[in-house]
Amino acid sequence: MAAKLNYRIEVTGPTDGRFAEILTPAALDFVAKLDNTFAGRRSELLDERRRRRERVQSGEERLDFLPETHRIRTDDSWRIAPPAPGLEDRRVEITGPTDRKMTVNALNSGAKVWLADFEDATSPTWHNIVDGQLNLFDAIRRDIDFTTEAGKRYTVGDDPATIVARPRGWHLVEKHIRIDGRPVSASLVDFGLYFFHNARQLLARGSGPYFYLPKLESHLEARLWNDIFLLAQQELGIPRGTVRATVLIETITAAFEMDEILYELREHASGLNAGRWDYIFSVIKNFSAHGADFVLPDRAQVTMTVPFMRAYTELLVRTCHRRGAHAIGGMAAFIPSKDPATNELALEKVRQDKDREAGDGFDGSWVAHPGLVPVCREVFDAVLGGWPNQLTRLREDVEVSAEDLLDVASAGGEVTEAGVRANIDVALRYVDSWLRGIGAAAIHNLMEDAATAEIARCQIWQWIRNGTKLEDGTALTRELAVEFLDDELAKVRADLGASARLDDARAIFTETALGEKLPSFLTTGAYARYLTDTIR
Ligand SMILES: CC(=O)SCCNC(=O)CCNC(=O)[C@H](O)C(C)(C)COP(=O)(O)OP(=O)(O)OC[C@H]1O[C@@H](n2cnc3c(N)ncnc32)[C@H](O)[C@@H]1OP(=O)(O)O
Ligand SMILES: O=CC(=O)O
Ligand SMILES: [Mg+2]
Repeated sequence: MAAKLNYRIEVTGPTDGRFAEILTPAALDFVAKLDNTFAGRRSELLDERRRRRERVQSGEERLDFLPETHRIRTDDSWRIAPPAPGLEDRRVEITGPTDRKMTVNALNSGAKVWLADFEDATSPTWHNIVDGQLNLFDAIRRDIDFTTEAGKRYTVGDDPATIVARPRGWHLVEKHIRIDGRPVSASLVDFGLYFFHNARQLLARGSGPYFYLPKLESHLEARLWNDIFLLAQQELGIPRGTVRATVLIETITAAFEMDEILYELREHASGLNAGRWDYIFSVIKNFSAHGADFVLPDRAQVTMTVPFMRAYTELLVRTCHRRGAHAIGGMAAFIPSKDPATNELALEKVRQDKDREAGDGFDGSWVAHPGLVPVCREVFDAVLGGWPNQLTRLREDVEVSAEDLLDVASAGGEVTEAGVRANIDVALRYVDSWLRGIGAAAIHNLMEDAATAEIARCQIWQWIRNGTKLEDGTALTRELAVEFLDDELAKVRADLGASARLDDARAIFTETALGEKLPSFLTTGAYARYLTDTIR
């Protein structure tokens, strides 16, 4: 570790009990060093995100493949690093929050990889963030077994999934850690603490420090991550090229820069993932005021087979395999149910989704629940045969133009009153859950998380903004949306009871779906206002 720099580190959240094992002076120093080196670039890139979105929203810029990186896209000679130990075969990946029980269950789920999530599936309370780090710390050291008060034993088995941690995105801060009075980037906190405590342990155990990188909007953000990896490896004396990162292509702007993102990270890259929910959110957000051709129908009708979504996923597979990178599929929202008929339908829906992905050349895919691991495995086993992946399927037949990626109208479909009400209902229920510290929730038999909630509130904003007509010809106005909101709120209140945080959920919904301007993220304002260190 380099000599201590001259900065003031304050931790304003609780540090008692075992939290002190994570928040050690050396670990905080490491985070502070990352922050000190990279905070300026992060904030410039966030400014550039904002400027670019304004240009796209106003029609001044039409998204396209970048002329200045043409050489990188057309140069056939470069490849990313070979797969690291534990990441050769990624046919089934389970995702989920990092609480203790879910950690053990995910490791034992039979999936090849566990995406240990500090992003979409985690409500970033101080407790969740530090406790999550602690659970990962223990899991990596195989010291996480426990027994519940009811006597149920949780113990990690012999063939646990490879851990790939997903830090929070660049847009978020961790306000419980301040350096020279400023809250630190949440990405650097999650990455830094995990890397500092675990990188050497993971290497000693034949694995490595592996990451999923969420919500990137450009290759320059990938370059920033690469520089962070270089510094982190150097600081801990770990060989350059040890880190592996899988980047989520989940913004419309990143879809135009897949090659460039892999190129920036090439020493540390291991693949791209088709993060469909944030991708849909990003499409709505960027084109929210672009008129009827960019208005998406009811969420349930925006499937992965509508042409503009298919174009994005096929381009992802083609780009990855040309560069030796794994292409990982996304999350079907259907989850197992105790009702046999609903369960059968959910399994069938997931099977169809994984069938499409495996057929298109993906090397593996995501599931949200241990009960879905077998179906995903079966589908990929059938396609992969004895191989660990299908990197050799180059998909040279795929040709995707900027027009294909931007052909939002190809989704077709309609906006219905039921669809509007469903978005309001899900947004209220999800935000209530998030405010109570639960970042992924089963709502009406679907997995909902931060990304799907963003879609719900953004669609309402877009439909109002465009005066979108419902099935009976009525235009959705703000007044009508408020009427539906009052109605749905009453129903949700009757269902969830008095302990729910529905007044706060209503306030957040009103601000992020019904305001004059469309806020970039639901979570940033809600975090600053509501997720204080008192929430455990
Ligand atoms: C857009 C995106 O980014 S997708 C990725 C982010 N989203 C996610 O990761 C969602 C992950 N999934 C989940 O959080 C959960 O599956 C939910 C909230 C959707 C449903 O959870 P529950 O209602 O608890 O499901 P259910 O009651 O059927 O769980 C049964 C068991 O499976 C476990 N389980 C369920 N999902 C998971 C998971 N993803 N990882 C590990 N264990 C899990 C539960 O802990 C429970 O364990 P137990 O029997 O020991 O008590
Ligand atoms: O992170 C995944 C997504 O779909 O969003
Ligand atoms: Mg996402």
